[in-house]
Amino acid sequence: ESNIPRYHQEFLEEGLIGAGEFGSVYKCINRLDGCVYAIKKSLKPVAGSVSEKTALNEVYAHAVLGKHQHVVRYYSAWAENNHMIIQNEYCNGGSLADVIVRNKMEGRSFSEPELRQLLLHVAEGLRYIHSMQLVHMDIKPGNIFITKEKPMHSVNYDSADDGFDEEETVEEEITYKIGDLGHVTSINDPQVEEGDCRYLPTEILQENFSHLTKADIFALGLTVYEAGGGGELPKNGPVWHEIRKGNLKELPQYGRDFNDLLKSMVHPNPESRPSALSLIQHRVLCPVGNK
Ligand SMILES: Cn1cc(CCO)c2c3c(c(-c4ccccc4Cl)cc21)C(=O)NC3=O
Repeated sequence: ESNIPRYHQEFLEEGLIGAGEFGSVYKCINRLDGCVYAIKKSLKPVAGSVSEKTALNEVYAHAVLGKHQHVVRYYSAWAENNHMIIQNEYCNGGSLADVIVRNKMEGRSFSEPELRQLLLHVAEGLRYIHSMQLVHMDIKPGNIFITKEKPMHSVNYDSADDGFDEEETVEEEITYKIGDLGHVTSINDPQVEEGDCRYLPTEILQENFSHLTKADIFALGLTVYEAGGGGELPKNGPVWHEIRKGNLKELPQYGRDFNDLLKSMVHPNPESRPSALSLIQHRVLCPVGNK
């Protein structure tokens, strides 16, 4: 562990953006490059403990999962005055969990095209993670972060006015990114640390790790279902078991095909759930296919 106080030397701390038993996350500006980063500070785990494995898992996973537009980017990690510190890409749009809470308060919900975009982005991120022979194992709204970008200001030449007229309203581009790689493990040598039980499929509870990629698909299905207004997911009890039997409530504001796709993602048999790749190619998600 270095005893040089790198954190305060290299970063200006703007504010706390999250806190939990995992540690605290701050929005920071790097004094050198002027860019904003999300930095998580957690107590340095006891050497050899499970939490040390998780902490190292997270850094190993980020190191392997270099750059992908649907996976939160990792920049650096170090130990400092008894803390583990990880510096990640800052996503300026909050998490999907924040959006679900706000939608509930405002009585709003995702349109079907918006829900399809969410499903497609996260499926793209999962396809990449699975292609690296890794699985995430904690997909849920709180671990999906949002980046909102206004496209570079485009002015177009409008001959009618003989001059440049500015675009009136420029829609923000939304990108969903998979974050929190603390539960990532290898498909081939799985050391499964169970994720949030609200999104956990039965086979994982039964320690059947033969189709780990489909556990991510199951969790993604429930994540999209919740974003679509399916309501708060239970941690246990009769409704928890109903869902694990494949009985998902219809989401009336979305089409039959979309509801059927979500049902297939939470199928009790992991082999019957679509892979991330087949999701991306699914006609319900391919905008072209919908014409
Ligand atoms: C609570 N919280 C809020 C945010 C900002 C969303 O607008 C956030 C981020 C991250 C993380 C994060 C999660 C897990 C591990 C490390 C980090 Cl930095 C946590 C975040 C992260 O890696 N990138 C973030 O933007």
